[in-house]
Amino acid sequence: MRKLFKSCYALDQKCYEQYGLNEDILMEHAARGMAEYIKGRFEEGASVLIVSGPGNNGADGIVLARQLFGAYEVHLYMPFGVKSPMARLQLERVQKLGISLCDEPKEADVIVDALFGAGLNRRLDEATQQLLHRLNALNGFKLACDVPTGVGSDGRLMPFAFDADVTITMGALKESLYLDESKDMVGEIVCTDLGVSRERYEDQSDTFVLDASDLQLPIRTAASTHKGTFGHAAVFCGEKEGAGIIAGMAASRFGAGLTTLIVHEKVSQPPFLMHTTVVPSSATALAIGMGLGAHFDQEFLDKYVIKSHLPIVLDADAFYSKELLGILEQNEREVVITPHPKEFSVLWSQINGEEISVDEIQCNRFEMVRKFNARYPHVTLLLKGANMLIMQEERLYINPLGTSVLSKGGSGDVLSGLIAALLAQGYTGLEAAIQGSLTLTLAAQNYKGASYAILPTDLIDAIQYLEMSQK
Ligand SMILES: NC(=O)C1=CN([C@@H]2O[C@H](COP(=O)(O)OP(=O)(O)OC[C@H]3O[C@@H](n4cnc5c(N)ncnc54)[C@H](O)[C@@H]3O)[C@@H](O)[C@H]2O)[C@@H](O)CC1
Ligand SMILES: Nc1ncnc2c1ncn2[C@@H]1O[C@H](COP(=O)(O)OP(=O)(O)O)[C@@H](O)[C@H]1O
Repeated sequence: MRKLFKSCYALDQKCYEQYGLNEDILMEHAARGMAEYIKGRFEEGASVLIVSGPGNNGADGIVLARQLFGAYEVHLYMPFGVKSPMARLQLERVQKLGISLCDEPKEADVIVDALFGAGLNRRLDEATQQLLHRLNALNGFKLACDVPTGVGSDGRLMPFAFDADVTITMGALKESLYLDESKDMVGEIVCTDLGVSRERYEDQSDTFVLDASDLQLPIRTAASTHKGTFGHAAVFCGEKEGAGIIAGMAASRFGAGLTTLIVHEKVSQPPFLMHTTVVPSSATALAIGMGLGAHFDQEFLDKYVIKSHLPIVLDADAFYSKELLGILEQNEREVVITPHPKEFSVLWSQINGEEISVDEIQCNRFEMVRKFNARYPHVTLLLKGANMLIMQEERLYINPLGTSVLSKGGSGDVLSGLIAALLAQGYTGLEAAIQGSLTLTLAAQNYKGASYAILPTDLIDAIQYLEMSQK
């Protein structure tokens, strides 16, 4: 798990004021981070085109040119000249070294984008957009310095960006690199230090990026156990019974000792799942909403869901029910909600009476999750998307490990089942959401079939091998 920051400005200031460093030192290290990455992947003599802008992002690029010059074939292109004092100083230095500027961008083994970084404060003009189109059309390996040009400080594209294979980001990870909109642009994200260790550079943060190493599976260690030791997940099956069945299968696969489908009428469930028309007294967690429709009457929901004290996952159709959303007010209960952006828009309108479009939510994912959390801090919200956001009690976690393999009906039902299984086994809502989400995304990464071919049952099957892939 790594810390995430909205901006690194205050962290740079700490380096100057507390540690006695200066911009020159930080920049030297920023460039060293990029140089080391290039040296690790490309033989000496490879060609490197560095496109530098007028500010300090450009200055990082100029320093990189100096550090690589001699060992690599360096081409430095500076279409907008220099503006910042550091960029001017760095340019004077490379000129003394004998590096001359080239007139236009040209094909190279490595293309480095150091046009604009954290200082981008307005939409790119036509000339810059055209330049980016040219750079993106080049075949070389694409490396972005700090933040790909065109990704704004909130992660939105202005209006599009350098299409990086890797972003070497300076000092600490930034939120802008983790908005869904920028996910295709940033490529792999590598953080380099700026002359002090990451621990000393970073401050306190309430926002974290999850890693595969954060996965903690419900591995069974005790020997004297029985099925009751591992909880009982009760999954509601609604009008579209398949959704509940998928969630139930995932719950059973993820270790719930017993899983029961709560049904209105007989469903064709797999033999290892039980079904009843009432919630069993031994149930230890509930999951409701997947394919629910208007299947159960209000009296039934009131008795078995709303008045229950069991930990609960709310998904899908649950967000259309004002009565079920009353559960958000239940402070003493473990409540996990897993809306995708459209469902979040419905939820928001139900709880606030405020209409907010899916696009607005997607552009402001961090802000929306924080706003929800301010009102319901005890509820664990998992906002689905290319990067899932999970928040409870002012702590926000990002899971960037998902892939487009998951963009298929049923993936979310699997997730609800995974979370229900962990709640049934006694995990807190936050732990269940984090571990369920990690499990879903790592199972998807382990899937060996074609990117378009996965079925929810493949995901459920892949879960059984995660323990081995962890070793
Ligand atoms: N302490 C520091 O200042 C450090 C800075 N570093 C580097 O410096 C970068 C930040 O430098 P700056 O603050 O100078 O910012 P940038 O170099 O990202 O851009 C600032 C310049 O671009 C102009 N600009 C902004 N948006 C524009 C647009 N859409 N079209 C045209 N011009 C635009 C601004 O007016 C300004 O002149 C970081 O991303 C990082 O790469 C690192 O070297 C680490 C230390
Ligand atoms: N491109 C993607 N990258 C990463 N994760 C994705 C992507 N597309 C979908 N997912 C994940 O897959 C799941 C889909 O959930 P959802 O849309 O509710 O599916 P359903 O309701 O059909 O089961 C979510 O957890 C989401 O974060």
